[in-house]
Amino acid sequence: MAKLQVAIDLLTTEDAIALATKVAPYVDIIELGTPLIKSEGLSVITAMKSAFPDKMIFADFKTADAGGLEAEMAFKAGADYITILGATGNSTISGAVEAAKKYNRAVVVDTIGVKDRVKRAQEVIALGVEFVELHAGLDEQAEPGYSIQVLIDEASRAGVPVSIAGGVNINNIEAVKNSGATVAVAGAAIYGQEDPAAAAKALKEALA
Ligand SMILES: O=C([C@H](O)CO)[C@H](O)[C@H](O)COP(=O)(O)O
Repeated sequence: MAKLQVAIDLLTTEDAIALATKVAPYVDIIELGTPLIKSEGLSVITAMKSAFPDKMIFADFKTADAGGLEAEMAFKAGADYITILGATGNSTISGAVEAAKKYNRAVVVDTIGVKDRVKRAQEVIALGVEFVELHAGLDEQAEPGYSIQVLIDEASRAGVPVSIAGGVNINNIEAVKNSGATVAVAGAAIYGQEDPAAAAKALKEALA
């Protein structure tokens, strides 16, 4: 069964913990979004792991350089996963993978900005990455003509473990599930709802 990852794109630790408290029963992975980490620093990772020790904590660093160093920072703070940009060089990804081995954690490659996401996903899995995020970021989603269907089609033919992120919601979760993606990432479709717990529960049930 595909896992559900909540992407928390809020800006304070207090708000992030409050949201996670509501949705934790329905999610497998708690993602601390890049804006949240930039706003609050590494302490938000430590606070979230302390509050939810049984959940996988995903630090969305989107690292572009110094992969080993940044991965070590994230893992020491309590993260289970760190994201490294697929657009960066293999040495940055390999550095993070080495740190992940040392701390028994994992690296996820984020394909934001990558032209051929499937090809890059296949390349980086060979470097020891846990899974690859087929990702259209918030700005790309706002561009005219954006459709998550592109990511769903890519997941179907990737042949390696992938997640889908970029507007996953209750209307497309069935297609996301059928694509074979191992993780469905939902941000606004959870934190932007009046009842985030009900939204997360519905997404989780759709993935079952
Ligand atoms: O990673 C994300 C983005 O780059 C800002 O951090 C989002 O969390 C990701 O795109 C999922 O969010 P939704 O598209 O709102 O589901």
